[in-house]
Amino acid sequence: MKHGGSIHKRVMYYAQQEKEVLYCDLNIKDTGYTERQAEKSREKYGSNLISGRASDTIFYRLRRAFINPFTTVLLALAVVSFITDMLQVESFSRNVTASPIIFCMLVVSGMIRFIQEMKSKKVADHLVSLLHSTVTVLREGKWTELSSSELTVGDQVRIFAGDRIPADIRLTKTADLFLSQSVITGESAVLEKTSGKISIQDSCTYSDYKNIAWMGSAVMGGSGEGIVLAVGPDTVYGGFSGMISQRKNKFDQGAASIARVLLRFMGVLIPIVFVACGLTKGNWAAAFLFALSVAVGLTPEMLPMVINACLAKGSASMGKKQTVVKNINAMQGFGSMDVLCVDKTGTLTGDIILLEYYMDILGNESERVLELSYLNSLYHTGVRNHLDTAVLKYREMPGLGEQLGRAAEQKAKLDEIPFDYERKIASILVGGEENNLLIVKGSIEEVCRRCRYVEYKGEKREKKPENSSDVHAVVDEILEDGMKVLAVAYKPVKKNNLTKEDETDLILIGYLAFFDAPKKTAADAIGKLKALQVGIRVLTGDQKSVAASVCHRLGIDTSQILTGAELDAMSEEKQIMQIENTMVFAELSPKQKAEIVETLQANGHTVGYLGDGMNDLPAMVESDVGISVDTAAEAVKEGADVILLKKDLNVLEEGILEGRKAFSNMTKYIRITASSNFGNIFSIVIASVVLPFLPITSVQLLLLNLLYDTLCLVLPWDHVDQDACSRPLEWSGRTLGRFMKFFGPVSSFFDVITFLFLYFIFCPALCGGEFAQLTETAAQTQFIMLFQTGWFLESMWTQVLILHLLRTRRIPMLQSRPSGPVMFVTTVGILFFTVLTFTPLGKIIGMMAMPVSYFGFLVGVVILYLFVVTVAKGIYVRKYKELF
Ligand SMILES: Nc1ncnc2c1ncn2[C@@H]1O[C@H](COP(=O)(O)OP(=O)(O)OP(=O)(O)O)[C@@H](O)[C@H]1O
Ligand SMILES: [Mg+2]
Repeated sequence: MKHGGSIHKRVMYYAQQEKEVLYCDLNIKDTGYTERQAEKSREKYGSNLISGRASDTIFYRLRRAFINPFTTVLLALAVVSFITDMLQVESFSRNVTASPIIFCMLVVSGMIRFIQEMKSKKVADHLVSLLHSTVTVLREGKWTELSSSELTVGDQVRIFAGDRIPADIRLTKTADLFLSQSVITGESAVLEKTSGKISIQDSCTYSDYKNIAWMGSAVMGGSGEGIVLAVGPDTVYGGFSGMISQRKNKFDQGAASIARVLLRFMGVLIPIVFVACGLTKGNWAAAFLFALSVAVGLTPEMLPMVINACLAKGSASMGKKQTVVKNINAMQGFGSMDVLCVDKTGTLTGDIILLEYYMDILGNESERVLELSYLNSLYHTGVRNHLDTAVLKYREMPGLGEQLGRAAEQKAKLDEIPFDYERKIASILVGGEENNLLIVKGSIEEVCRRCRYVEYKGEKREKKPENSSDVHAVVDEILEDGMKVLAVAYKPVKKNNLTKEDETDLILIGYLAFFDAPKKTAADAIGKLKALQVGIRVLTGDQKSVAASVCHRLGIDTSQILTGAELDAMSEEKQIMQIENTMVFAELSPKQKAEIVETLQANGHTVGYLGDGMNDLPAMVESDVGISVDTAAEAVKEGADVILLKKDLNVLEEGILEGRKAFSNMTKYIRITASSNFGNIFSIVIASVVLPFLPITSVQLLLLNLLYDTLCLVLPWDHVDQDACSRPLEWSGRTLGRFMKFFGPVSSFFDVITFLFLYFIFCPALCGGEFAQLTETAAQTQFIMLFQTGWFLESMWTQVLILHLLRTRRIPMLQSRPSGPVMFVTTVGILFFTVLTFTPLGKIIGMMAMPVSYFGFLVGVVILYLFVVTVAKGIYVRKYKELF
């Protein structure tokens, strides 16, 4: 059982009152609320939204774009430089424009972030708008369909089988209303709800609230009406859902842990930079600002945004391929999913099921069996399913149709216990001349277990255990052909209503056999998924022999098939082993489906679950990526993370590829940034310890950071090599560390070469001597500016280059081209910042035009760098068999 949600006081109070009190207190008329009343109530009790969407306002996004560590440090720099400019009038001419420039950087970086965020939001909103659940509400005297988010306390709503309860509701009218509260209690049992008042003790569980329908519950059968008592976060479900979404946030957690690693790393090194600069340069204020800039420059502050953009981009491309991603955090699961659990009907077999045979217990065609099944299906108010639809199709048959119609006229419905996946049977009570008739249809085993007699040619006989093998002989043959078989039984009763105790001592009368053919495309799709290294597991509630037949024909390994009962009989250790090695599971209850998913996860798999039935819901919620289809019941769609517009494994294959692309771009960003930061901070520590001046000014550092961040923002739009998508992508900090330690020092090595060259050869040559020997301030200033510009250029060039080098396993440009936007931003970035050093603007931030000879050196360094990193990459890939 999950904890966290608490029952609202209002719900508790009105559960114990007659409904008239409720009508009176909330001023509800027979015509329901007026729009004005609803508006007022919404102001008073809030909206029916759960995800705490407050964080999604434009204002919030603006604030997040402009107020962050990066902009704060920039602002501090702007203020400090403005004050020093004012005070130090002699350097006024040189520095007066530094603060406006910093201010411009601030605006530019904020705008980039903001635009990016809005783009992601637009994509997410669009996708969510595709899937909006509606509710039937009484407003202004009319029953209307409204979006469930418009619901408010006091609204009168109607619910039907297959619906998901949209709020916490006090029921006022019920007709065989059965709910599954599995989303809240984790139990898959189905409960009947009523509309009378109840009395509550302290020990009451959610199930004891018989007249309350909890938000998020699924309507398994029947219908009802009720008054909304609590909406949005006030509901029990609202209290849970925060936790539910948190659970699916593995990637965010991973990303945060990486950020923490980097921050811890900086926490050690930044103080060293500060102290070293302070001691060697003597200016503690400048040292502090510099250390602060280093900290900001190296913080992976774009991390959340790049991740968001990657996910949004990925879900947008999936949207184009008939896959709607509802929960954007489930995208990571798509990238790393290595096991896909599927149900049978509709996924492996066709969407349309046909009733092929209706027969008595020895296999002869029997219209009486058809008639009883027809009544059962007709009066069944449970969630519509393929089997009932197939039975009802017979009313269109000439001749037979009229006969069935007459039977329905003569026998009216009295009561029912709808189908649920625990009992696996559906019971209907109809009126008759002498006796009322209980008609039961359902899984062979469950029906036969409840039968005491068999009927053959109108003759009732005691069912003997020794005869049961004969009975099965008839069915087994059909099952082996992959047909779905239901048993039909009946019993005359004298009552007018049903309880589960009535479902005993039944008379078995015959069977229904449905043709449920394997899909032609399924075998192909399974092959493709195999090629993508995603293992398929079939989890069905259907019979073992049917599952065996269908799976065998599709080329799924059926050498071992486990049934739910067999699993339950095993010890826990054995279960873990067996589940890992079995491809097909049959005769499962919804709970067992969820348990199998759980075990697979515990075995280290990232598990996807594709299903469309109410019985798939618990497993779907448990899995890393819950996938359903557009045609599934509302409650199931609500529980899924991803909705396929077509139930086809081929659609899923494309979705997985898109997911991996998005995932790959995210990993790329994290790895490259982490290793590049690692290298940079290393170089800066070395430089600030040994140099008598700062290796780079704060503003320059931040400018470099701005360029790199802008670059990273186009990464989500980068191409991904095909081989990078050929297997599930593992997300682990362990390999990140090794990546950082491998490539970071490589770039540090080239930084140090540049330092040495600038300090001992290049600058002395131009300034007329080594730094220590220079006495004039002007010459010293020139030396420093040359050095800083030199390093700025080298650092920028290599940082951009590393992006091109490490984004692919292959040779950049030649074997693997980046996408247009990446190419554009990198080229323009390099050009712009190189040209900047020649302009007056560059001068303002302490840079100067470098002589052409330096660019000669730079090109040499870059070529060498390119060569070394390529070799290093080769070694890395050979050693670890992967780059990302
Ligand atoms: N409408 C119904 N009336 C009576 N019995 C039913 C009905 N629907 C299903 N059953 C019984 O419940 C069993 C399990 O249902 P079902 O086959 O739909 O399970 P499932 O796990 O959804 O299967 P699949 O993997 O094919 O989707 C069936 O084999 C059948 O015996
Ligand atoms: Mg199903």
